[in-house]
Amino acid sequence: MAELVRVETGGTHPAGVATIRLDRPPMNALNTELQEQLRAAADDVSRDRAVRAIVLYGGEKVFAAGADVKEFAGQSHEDMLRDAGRLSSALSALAAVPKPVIAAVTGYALGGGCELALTADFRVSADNAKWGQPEILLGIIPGAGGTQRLPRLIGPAKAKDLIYTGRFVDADEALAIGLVDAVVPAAEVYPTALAMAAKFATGPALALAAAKAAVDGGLDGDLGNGLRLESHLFASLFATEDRAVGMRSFIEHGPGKAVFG
Ligand SMILES: CCCCCCCCCCCCC[C@H](O)CC(=O)SCCNC(=O)CCNC(=O)[C@H](O)C(C)(C)COP(=O)(O)OP(=O)(O)OC[C@H]1O[C@@H](n2cnc3c(N)ncnc32)[C@H](O)[C@@H]1OP(=O)(O)O
Repeated sequence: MAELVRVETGGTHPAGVATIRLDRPPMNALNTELQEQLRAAADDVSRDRAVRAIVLYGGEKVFAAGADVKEFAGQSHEDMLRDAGRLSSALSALAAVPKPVIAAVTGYALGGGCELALTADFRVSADNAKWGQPEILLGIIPGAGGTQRLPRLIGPAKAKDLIYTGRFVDADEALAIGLVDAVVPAAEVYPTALAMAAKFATGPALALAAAKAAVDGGLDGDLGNGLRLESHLFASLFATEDRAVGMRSFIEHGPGKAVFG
């Protein structure tokens, strides 16, 4: 079986940082095998306590040009009735990784590729990258969370613009509409994402996991439910060693000096 997805740690990686690297030239088209390997990689980095932050990366040329249209073209309505939920739940597994995830995007993030990047907490884009949800040009709609995560990130009007038209947006527009968080020269995308991940990797792991759960979990409910979720998670952290370390450090050394295990 070809290795289409690799989890990379150690070597030149900053401590506590893992890279989930897609490797299916020429466009990292997301076929079924890659999707399953990506799900396995998400499980691996979730379980590995040595991994504190993750970079999602497709390589120097492209992030992902979407689902494998050549594989898709051969699938029937019945196939998709069976598989559509699998695709969406697979990406939700990635979105639920209880650690900071940064998508490092070069070349293209289109269709399922954009949806994959939307599962991350942050997106670093190459200045020459193109983003979009061109499914409408194929007579379909985004089917791996794009109609749900995109409006939550950039608002319904801009999300409808991208989904209704299928147009590509360049990095500058993606930054302006809030789709991406940083735009850098292509050669700096991966180092920038690694540096962001390295900072998170030194933070309090349980508090970072709680922060992600509170923000993401609160998005789906009303304010009351979100506040109750926040209160529960806030209180739970008072039982952690990180909380003791953080507050003791503040008292003894002042703000921002804590070193978390
Ligand atoms: C935790 C577990 C996670 C599990 C992962 C699950 C992920 C979800 C995956 C399924 C998602 C389904 C729902 C999704 O919303 C549906 C889609 O994504 S539909 C596809 C959307 N994408 C597109 O429409 C883009 C299509 N491609 C292009 O527009 C262009 O190729 C390009 C990207 C703009 C590049 O153009 P060029 O530079 O001119 O290059 P070429 O066009 O010549 O392409 C080179 C080569 O690559 C092949 N290719 C490109 N894109 C795809 C693709 N999406 N699928 C298959 N193959 C693709 C192209 O055919 C060429 O091949 P060659 O001719 O050289 O053999």
